Amino acid sequence: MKDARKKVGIMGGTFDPIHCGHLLAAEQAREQAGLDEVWFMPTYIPPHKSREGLTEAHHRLKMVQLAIADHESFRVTDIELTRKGRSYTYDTMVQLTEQFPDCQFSFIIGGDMVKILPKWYQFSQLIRMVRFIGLARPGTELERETCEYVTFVEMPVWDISSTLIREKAAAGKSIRYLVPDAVERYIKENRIYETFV
Ligand SMILES: Nc1ncnc2c1ncn2[C@@H]1O[C@H](COP(=O)(O)OP(=O)(O)OP(=O)(O)O)[C@@H](O)[C@H]1O
Ligand SMILES: O=C(O)c1ccc[n+]([C@@H]2O[C@H](COP(=O)([O-])O)[C@@H](O)[C@H]2O)c1
Repeated sequence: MKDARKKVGIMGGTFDPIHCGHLLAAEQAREQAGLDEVWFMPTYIPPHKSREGLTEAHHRLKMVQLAIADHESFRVTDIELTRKGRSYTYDTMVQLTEQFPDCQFSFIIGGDMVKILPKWYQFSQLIRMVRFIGLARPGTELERETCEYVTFVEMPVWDISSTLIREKAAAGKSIRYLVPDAVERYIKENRIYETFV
């Protein structure tokens, strides 16, 4: 029998700031994996990253809201920001599956992340609860064959990161087309990345 639940892909990230690579990835995952919606989910404290000077949560959330405003199937959830503490995906997925029984969740991750997935908190329970959608370079056959809990979708490689955006913004260089216009304006108006951290 066909599963009637809504297919939702969660795109988790620090989003400091959200950039066009995230949006491209989410859109490719949405289409290729046949998702009804993608929910962007900013982390409160990223589990495996220690970065001094993480931008305040309300700014990171606002930039995500601005970036996705014109996409009819993109949403944002502040579940991890509200919960606070370290944002372990397992804890979040337990909460989300309880709160939204009419949704079938998968979790979208960059291809580079697939290797370190087994190190994630409560990994064996997590993969029983949620499928992963891995963004792979076209032609990465090896990964496809070796990972039973990840469905790979192809994504044109775009070497852009939030670190690059922070670096450029702090140096007064252009970030146009690397982030959506509204995000660029927000960064300037609120003087968010004036020093590089
Ligand atoms: N250019 C990109 N193409 C595809 N996926 C990406 C890209 N940049 C980030 N991602 C993926 O988006 C998710 C969230 O990433 P995150 O918010 O940490 O951004 P980031 O650009 O990697 O940040 P930072 O440079 O601060 O480490 C991760 O799964 C990551 O692998
Ligand atoms: O739960 C974990 O152990 C875990 C370890 C590393 C990353 N994650 C999640 O993966 C998403 C992307 O992480 P990051 O560090 O690239 O921003 C984000 O939602 C994190 O909470 C989760």
